[in-house]
Amino acid sequence: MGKRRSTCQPRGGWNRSWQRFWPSWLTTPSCHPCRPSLARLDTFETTLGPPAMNNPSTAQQPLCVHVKGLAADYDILTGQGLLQRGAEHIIPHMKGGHGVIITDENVAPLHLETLLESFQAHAKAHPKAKPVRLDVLTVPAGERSKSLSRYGHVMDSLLALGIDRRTTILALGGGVVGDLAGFVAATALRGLPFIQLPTTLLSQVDSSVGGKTGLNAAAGKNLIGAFWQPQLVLADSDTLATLPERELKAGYGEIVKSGLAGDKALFEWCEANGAGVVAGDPTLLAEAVRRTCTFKARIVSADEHERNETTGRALLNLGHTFGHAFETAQHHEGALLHGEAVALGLCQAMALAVLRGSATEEEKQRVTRHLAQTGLPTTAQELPGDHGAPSIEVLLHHMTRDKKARDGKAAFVVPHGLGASQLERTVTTAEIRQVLLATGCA
Ligand SMILES: NC(=O)c1ccc[n+]([C@@H]2O[C@H](COP(=O)([O-])OP(=O)(O)OC[C@H]3O[C@@H](n4cnc5c(N)ncnc54)[C@H](O)[C@@H]3O)[C@@H](O)[C@H]2O)c1
Ligand SMILES: O=C(O)C(=O)C[C@@H](O)[C@H](O)[C@H](O)COP(=O)(O)O
Ligand SMILES: [Zn+2]
Repeated sequence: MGKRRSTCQPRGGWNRSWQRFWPSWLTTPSCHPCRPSLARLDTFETTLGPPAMNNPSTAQQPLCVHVKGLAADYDILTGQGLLQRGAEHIIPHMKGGHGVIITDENVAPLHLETLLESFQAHAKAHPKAKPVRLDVLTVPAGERSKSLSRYGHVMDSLLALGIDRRTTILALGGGVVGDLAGFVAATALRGLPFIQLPTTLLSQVDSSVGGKTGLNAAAGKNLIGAFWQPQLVLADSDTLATLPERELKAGYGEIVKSGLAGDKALFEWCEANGAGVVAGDPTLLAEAVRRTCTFKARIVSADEHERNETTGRALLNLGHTFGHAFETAQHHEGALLHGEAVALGLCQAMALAVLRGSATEEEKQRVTRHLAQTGLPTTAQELPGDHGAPSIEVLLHHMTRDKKARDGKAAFVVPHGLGASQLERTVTTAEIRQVLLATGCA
């Protein structure tokens, strides 16, 4: 396993660190120095050729999960070395000879070179192939990049590249990059081909799959967005080796969510293996990604656009009416990670279920104990951030703005035991208050 970083802060100045990532094979790139208001842009050229999937020296077969739906019909490939062989997987999905990689300033120095070098290797192996031009737009790391202003900067930079409808957008990064780049892909020229290259545990098990893309608004989390399915998800497990431990744990929160929402065997697997997953065991991480993607692919394939009112895709929102309210109360600044907010939200959803008689106190304690053991917050007092726990009134307000709300009334995915759940619209304000009080809010 590679060296795990304890912080997400980029190391060194941008220009200095970036120069290391201009491999000698690149044709002279036109690099624009980082401008504060624009996404960073770099341009590379390589060649477009046939896939090298059958080359025995490079073909370590990845695991494949398929997503099916109306607009969705694509593979999720998971395994090691996928970025290293990125071009051979990506090129067959590129309609034209132009791709734009959208990434962030933490991920670029760690994993961009590997991806770019795969195009170089591919070009060398197919010297007569049509050239591929790759541009790179780099955004600041963190939740703040899921904003209308950052979207505007990225869109301006993208349009300035002279894109056309065959330009492929490649999201290299976590859920923030994926949601932002996906929304850019959905809206630029009314829709561009899109490929997800997730590099966090959260994005490999959840956000890269299913086509939800979007931005945060002052009024709430992900309130601006579109369903826009990728053509391919390439989840390289090697990238998880550089992920900070806190981010790994946050991603684990979504795995537990998936188990509780609709896959009891996954929840039980988590109880048995969660400690190893959050410790970064590569075999367990790979198994967690495979199991969770299989579950999500099934749910999304059956209800791609979240139309099923009670038992469809909405179940993936378990813990999110609570969690999103906490994130919104912290103004989406990223002090509280999404997966941490979800973990607290799961405890609150279990408390709500006990109150409404659909889960037992023992089941609630089982979930809370497991999340606490894996280092995730289970009460509002444990939440990171300078603002302290938000007030109950503020949280109640944000819950009524959630996308699932109707006529100003919040909706909640309520667990029914462990491994089953249902969207419910009859939860009273008194019940929510009681749950918030019991989990450390005032
Ligand atoms: N679209 C969906 O279905 C969906 C599902 C779940 C969550 N989300 C969204 O995803 C976002 C959270 O995603 P996230 O947890 O991936 O956060 P993120 O994208 O902010 O990534 C977390 C941090 O890790 C860094 N990072 C990424 N990959 C790395 C690597 N391999 N090594 C080292 N550092 C790395 C990033 O720069 C960032 O600082 C939230 O905005 C959430 O709303 C969307
Ligand atoms: O894919 C889905 O559907 C989910 O609900 C997955 C969630 O983990 C994710 O956080 C999603 O963005 C939340 O749903 P939203 O519709 O409120 O954005
Ligand atoms: Zn989520």
